[in-house]
Amino acid sequence: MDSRPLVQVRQAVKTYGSTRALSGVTLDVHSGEVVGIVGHNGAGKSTLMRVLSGLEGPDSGTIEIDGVTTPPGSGYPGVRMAYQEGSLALELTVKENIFLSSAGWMPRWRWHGPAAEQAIARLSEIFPNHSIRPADYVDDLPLADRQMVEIARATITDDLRVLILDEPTESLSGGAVEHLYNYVRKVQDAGLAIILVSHRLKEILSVCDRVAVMKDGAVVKIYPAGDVSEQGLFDAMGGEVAVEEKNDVAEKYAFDGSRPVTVRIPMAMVDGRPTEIVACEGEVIGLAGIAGQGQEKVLDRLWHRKRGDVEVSDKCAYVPGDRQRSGILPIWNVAENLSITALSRLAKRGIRQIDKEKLLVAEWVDLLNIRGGAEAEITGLSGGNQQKVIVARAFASEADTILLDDPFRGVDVHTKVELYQLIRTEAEKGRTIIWYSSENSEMQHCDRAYVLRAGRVAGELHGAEITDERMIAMSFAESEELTR
Ligand SMILES: Nc1ncnc2c1ncn2[C@@H]1O[C@H](COP(=O)(O)OP(=O)(O)OP(=O)(O)O)[C@@H](O)[C@H]1O
Repeated sequence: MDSRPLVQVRQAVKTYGSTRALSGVTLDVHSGEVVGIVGHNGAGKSTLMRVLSGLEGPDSGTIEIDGVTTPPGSGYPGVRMAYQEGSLALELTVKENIFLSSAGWMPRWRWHGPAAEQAIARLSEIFPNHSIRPADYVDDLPLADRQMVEIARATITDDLRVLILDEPTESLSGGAVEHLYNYVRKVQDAGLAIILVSHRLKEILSVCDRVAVMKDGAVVKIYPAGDVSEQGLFDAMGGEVAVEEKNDVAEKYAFDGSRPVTVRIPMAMVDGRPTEIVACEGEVIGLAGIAGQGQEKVLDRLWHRKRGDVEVSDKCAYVPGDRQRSGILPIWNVAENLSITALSRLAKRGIRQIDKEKLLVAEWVDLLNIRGGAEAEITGLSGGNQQKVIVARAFASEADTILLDDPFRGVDVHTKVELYQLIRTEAEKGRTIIWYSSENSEMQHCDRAYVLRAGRVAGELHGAEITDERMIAMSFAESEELTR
């Protein structure tokens, strides 16, 4: 490792209005090193990354990257970032996006061919199993594919020295995560400095050389990855809740099947037998399996009810994981975003009850620790805090069925534990929860889980049976129909 750090941050401060997003960060990153950044939602991680990429300058303090202290307009030379919220133009194709971010060195004429070649070469290098085509419109791609393009785009440049990955795996499936980290190790060996921001502490500990813990806008601890455990990181972030034991919840609440059916979705035949997904009042049902096997289509059928072939209550609420496209209402503040679904329930003879609305918002802001508060502009919130508002909006409604489409992307570990408990409490009140998660381990909080494969039901697991091993085994089941 070089003795002189490639990246040197000293006492960096950044404020937005009255919010002190960075309150004096000091950090070094060396060439050939992977440094992890962890911390609660709103701790300042993305702000630090934006400052490091030169997208925004600090109010005070210094940043030096590869000897450069004042970046030119395009940011620090050699520093590229894959953004948490995605930076791709949705209405353009994959190759057009690649061209736009490589305009400095890509030919200005006849660039379609080179841009397409670069896109495919890099996507295939990082994610060998991808099925993305250069002419695909980004808006038509599933979230996981968009994330892959975002990552590939960041690495396509001729002078990469520092690669910043801001929550890169939140929407990737297990296989793609593994491929990404293989690529990270490869470029690390080639001498790049990599900064990895993630809430997935296991991934951080397995990939990084050192881990920096951020709290309230500062780096409060830095550990060699081999010297700290998940619990240690959790504690350093300022944790109050212990990491939950696997299967704890599912075993405690094993379902007896005596309650009324509230949701029924006919599914395709498997081995000559009709199959369906059924949920009862008070049940938490998981839609498991490898990402992209039809789980989101099931939620879409329940939410839009276009074909009239599903049974589900009209009082349905939906929590999207893709908050940029279908989640936040950007011109409204937190309170308005949160209470919109509850207005009619809280109104009295058609007249809004402002006090009740305020109380409801205050309760949710407090319960989920939404940093920024009720009056903040939603777009000024950190990614994880925006996601909490969308979750709160669904649970604050009067819906009796809640559809969760990978809802906790970017939410920090402590809040996730609170949310798992919330789901359980709401189910006990009689709500039905249908939950898709790209994180297999989350399915262990369900009463039952249907494992989907190629749009079909490959199997059903109950309570303590919902383990990683069983879900993976079912995902690769050798049923003739499923392997076709
Ligand atoms: N453009 C902005 N305008 C106003 N406030 C902002 C802006 N960007 C960030 N903030 C505030 O700065 C603080 C730090 O936000 P940041 O996005 O850096 O957190 P984070 O650690 O990345 O969180 P997450 O884990 O949720 O992504 C938050 O309180 C956030 O509301």
